[in-house]
Amino acid sequence: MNRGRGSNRRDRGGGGGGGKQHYAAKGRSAQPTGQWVARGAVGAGGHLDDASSGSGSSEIVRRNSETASVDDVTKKFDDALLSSEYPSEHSSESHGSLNVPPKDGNFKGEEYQYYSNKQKTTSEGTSGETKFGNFKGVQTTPKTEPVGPCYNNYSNKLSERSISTNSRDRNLKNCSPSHFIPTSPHTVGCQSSPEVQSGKKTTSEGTSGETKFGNFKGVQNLPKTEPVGTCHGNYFPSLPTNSELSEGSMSIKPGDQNLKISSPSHFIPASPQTVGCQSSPGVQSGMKTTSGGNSGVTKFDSSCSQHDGFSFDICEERRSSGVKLKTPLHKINKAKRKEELRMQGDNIKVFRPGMILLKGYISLEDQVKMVKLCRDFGRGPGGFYQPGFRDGAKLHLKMMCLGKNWDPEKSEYGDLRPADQTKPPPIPDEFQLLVKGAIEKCHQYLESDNKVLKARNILPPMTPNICIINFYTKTGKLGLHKDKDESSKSLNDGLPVVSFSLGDKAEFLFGDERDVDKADKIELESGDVLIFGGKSRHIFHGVSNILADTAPGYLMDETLLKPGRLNLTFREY
Ligand SMILES: O=C(O)CCC(=O)C(=O)O
Ligand SMILES: [Fe+2]
Repeated sequence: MNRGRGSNRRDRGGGGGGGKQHYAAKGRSAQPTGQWVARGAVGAGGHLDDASSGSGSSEIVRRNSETASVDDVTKKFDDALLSSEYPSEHSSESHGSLNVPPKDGNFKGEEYQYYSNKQKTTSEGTSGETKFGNFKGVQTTPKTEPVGPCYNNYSNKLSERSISTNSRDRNLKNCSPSHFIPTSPHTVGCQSSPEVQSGKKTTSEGTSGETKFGNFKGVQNLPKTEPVGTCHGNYFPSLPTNSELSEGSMSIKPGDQNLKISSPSHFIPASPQTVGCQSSPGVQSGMKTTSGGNSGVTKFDSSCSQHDGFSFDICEERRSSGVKLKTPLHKINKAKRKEELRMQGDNIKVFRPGMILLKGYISLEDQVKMVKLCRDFGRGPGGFYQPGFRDGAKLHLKMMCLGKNWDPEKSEYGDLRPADQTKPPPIPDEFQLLVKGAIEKCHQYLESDNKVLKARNILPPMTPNICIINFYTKTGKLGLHKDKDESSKSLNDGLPVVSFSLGDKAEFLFGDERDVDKADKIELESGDVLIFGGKSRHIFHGVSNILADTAPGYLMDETLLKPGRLNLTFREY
């Protein structure tokens, strides 16, 4: 398979990345970059309780802890750039929902026009005059090849996104002490992408459209599933428990095979067709695909959870009382008010050409459904585990994939997860619809008032056949990296990565270099959708910090999501 590059490894982690110290404010004087453009006050993403109601993402944080309020940035934006180009309001009619009706994405013409909202020129950028109105902005083109001293200094087969502390790395300039681990020198081609259902189906079951909160857009009931069979406890009691594997708590020395939980010998291989709890051989349990057929929604016997290091449960089993409490009315009302506010506010921010944030795009009800779906997936075959690199170093998160498996050891995609031979569940139609809706929302926004003529040239459309789901605890993080293990065509075409955030807020870094000091920082909160495609497809990005206890209370109440953040990134191979 033509990979288009010598190495198609996924460039995660990264120099200056995952180590906590690298995310701390460096105390340098604030740089007058001013390169962001934010639009309007941002409504809170539906936070219900006091703990989460603080900022409501009302500020944008720049590197070096320089903080600019949205209002400041917006003012700059409005005054200097876009006062006439942007509409005064952005309706929320295409607000994301699990039952977003698919539109046909009919894009006309091929003319390539773009606008720039970025005022900074980088040395490596390709400057381009904007074609619209008063724009003085210069568009930059991030490098698409691996850059950064770490990459060059250490190895051309480096893999990042690791938490291990390897003394050998300490000398690396600009590197986190721990972020580079040699990976396999060989590349194995990915198999062809599975067919992706286009996502037009809605479930026939349930009472779709009903919401608890007046203004919520339609909410689709999830396909009903039924638990089947039983599961018998922990089959591998000698393996580390999930809590022992929790991020940051585990020190694994390179080459220490005994500590590698991903050793194939620890796991019962499951055939791709196998359904059921893998922890107990011979016991098929927990799953039955929905009668709807395509969504891939499965339900598991709860006793199957957390049995073998490959099905980490992102939710609590139940409250200690064993009784699920109903969300109190005042919380529901607060959620409703916040939702209304959010829907009224401007909720789209363009950071760069092709990099767009849809604030609070996913309704709370849909967030609840997504978490529940992810939980169910996560406890079955191909479920959540703590990924690691070849030498045993672990990432600071739990991960699972949908559609195709991403293998951090080889930095490549495949149809099965090598460690346990499980096949990732398919991407549910509901997720496909949300992704499609989000991209279309961006296109509508970009084309509204003729800001751009052909939005698809700024942000190419994409039909995901891969989703990587990360679960970060409050100590979770992800070093600066590029997503570059998708096909060379996908990468060259700039097919976007569409990233959904659920649960606690995260500090998200991005920039043109693998250097946290030069990276910009934004907060992503529950319900936000961040898209980076086109010229922004190859940005370095990472998660520096999870902001504990900032998830919407309603979401936590309804799902019993463990403290932390769930992130889903959709891509087309
Ligand atoms: O968690 C996030 O926001 C980013 C995740 C990411 O970059 C990835 O999975 O490649
Ligand atoms: Fe990424």
